[in-house]
Amino acid sequence: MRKVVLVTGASGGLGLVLCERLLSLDSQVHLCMACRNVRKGEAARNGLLASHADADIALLQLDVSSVRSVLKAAQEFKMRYNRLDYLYLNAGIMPNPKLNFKALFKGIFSRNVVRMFATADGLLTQEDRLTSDGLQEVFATNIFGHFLLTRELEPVLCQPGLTSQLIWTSSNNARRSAFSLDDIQHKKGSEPYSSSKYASDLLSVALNRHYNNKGLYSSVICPGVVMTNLTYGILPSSVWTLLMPIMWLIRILTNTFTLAPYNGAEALCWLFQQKPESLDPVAKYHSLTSGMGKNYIEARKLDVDEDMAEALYEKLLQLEKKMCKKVRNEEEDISDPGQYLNHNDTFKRALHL
Ligand SMILES: NC(=O)C1=CN([C@@H]2O[C@H](COP(=O)(O)OP(=O)(O)OC[C@H]3O[C@@H](n4cnc5c(N)ncnc54)[C@H](OP(=O)(O)O)[C@@H]3O)[C@@H](O)[C@H]2O)C=CC1
Ligand SMILES: CC(C)=CCC[C@@H](C)[C@H]1CC[C@H]2C3=C(CC[C@]12C)[C@@]1(C)CCC(=O)[C@@H](C)[C@@H]1CC3
Repeated sequence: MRKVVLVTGASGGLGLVLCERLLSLDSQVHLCMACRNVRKGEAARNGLLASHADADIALLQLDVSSVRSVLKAAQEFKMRYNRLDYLYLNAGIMPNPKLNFKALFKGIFSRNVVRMFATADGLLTQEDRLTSDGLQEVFATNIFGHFLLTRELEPVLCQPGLTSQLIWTSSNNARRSAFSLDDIQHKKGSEPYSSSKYASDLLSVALNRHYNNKGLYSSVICPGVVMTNLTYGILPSSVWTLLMPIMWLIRILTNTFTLAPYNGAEALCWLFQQKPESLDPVAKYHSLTSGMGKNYIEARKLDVDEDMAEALYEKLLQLEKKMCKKVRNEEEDISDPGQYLNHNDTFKRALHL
C-alpha cells in the first residue's frame, strides 16, 4: 500500500529538504506539502517535480497559527485521503530574535562553550506577538496549531490495523526552566521559542500515552544547528558571511552543527524508515554530523516527567475546546446575518431612533 505523508512548513528550510529526501527514499509515496503561502508552496512543489517527475505531490494551504485555517485544512485533507501514515509537525518560528553578545563573549571563554554553541542557552530572547485568535504566536505556531491538527486528523491517523507516526521538529534549545504550566503560552517571559520546544517534548510523551493503543506513535527530533531562514534571521546577512568560516570550524568541536538542511533532516528521514513500535517514547532523536561530514543519529533521554506532560495535555484539550467553540460561533454569526439586523433594531429601539 502506498504511504501518505503530510509535512507542515514544507515550503522551505528543513521541511522542503525533508520532502526531497522522502521522495528519494520512496518514489511511491503520496506526499502532501502543507504551506501557509500558496505561491511559495507551488514554487517548492515545482522544484521537487523537476527532479521527481512521476511523484505524487499535493499542496495543502495551512497556516498553523490560525485555528480556522487548521480546521479547514484538516477537513480538506480528510476529503482527499482516507489514511495518513506520517505527520511531520515541522513548521516553526522564532520571531524577532535578539542575540545577547555579552553572554556570547563570556561563554566563548568558559568551560561551557561547546554546550552554549549546541543549545544557545542564555544567548537568545524573542519578542512574541498575538495572533488574530488572541494566542501568543510562537505557542500557536510551534505547538497549539499542530496539536489541533493532530486531533482533527485522528480519524485518518488512527485506522484499525494500521500504525502511524507523528514526528515533531523540536530543538536543543528546548529548556524546562523556560516553560511553566501556569503560563503555557509564555505570555510573561522572553524565551517563547525555548518554551514552545520544551512543550513539544512534553506533548509528544503525553500523546504516546493516549494514542499508542490506537496505533499512533509520537517522536521528537532535533536537527542540530541548521542554516535556514530561521537562523539567518538572528543576525544581519553581512555578519553571517563573516561568521560562516567560524561556524564550519565549530563543527569540529560539536557534532550538533549539522549546518546543511540535508544533514539536519537526517533524523526526520531515519524515523520514516523505523517501525514505530520499536521507538523510545521518551527519547529525542538527534541529527548529528561528524567533523568529517558523516551524518548519524543519536537517541537521548528527554528531560520530562509524565505528570507534567499529562497536565500540559489537559490544558491543551481545554484550550482546543474553547478555541473551536469560539471559531464555530463566529462562523454561525457570519452565516446568519439576520441576527445582526435584529441586534441593530434592538439597538436603535433602545436609543429611540
Ligand atoms: N534551523 C535550525 O537550526 C533549527 C530549526 N528547528 C526547527 O525546525 C523547524 C523548521 O525550521 P527551519 O527549516 O529551520 O526554518 P525555516 O524558517 O526555513 O522554515 C520554517 C517553515 O515553517 C513555515 N511556517 C512558519 N510559520 C508558519 C505558519 N504559521 N503556518 C504554516 N507554516 C509556517 C515556513 O513557511 P514560510 O515559507 O511561509 O515562511 C517554513 O516553511 C522549526 O520547527 C524550527 O523550530 C529546530 C532546531 C534547529
Ligand atoms: C560563531 C559565532 C562566533 C557566533 C554565532 C553565535 C550564534 C548566532 C549561534 C550560536 C549558537 C547558535 C544556535 C542557534 C542559532 C545560532 C546560534 C545562536 C539555534 C538557536 C537555532 C535554532 C535552534 O533551535 C537551536 C537548536 C539552535 C541552538 C544554537
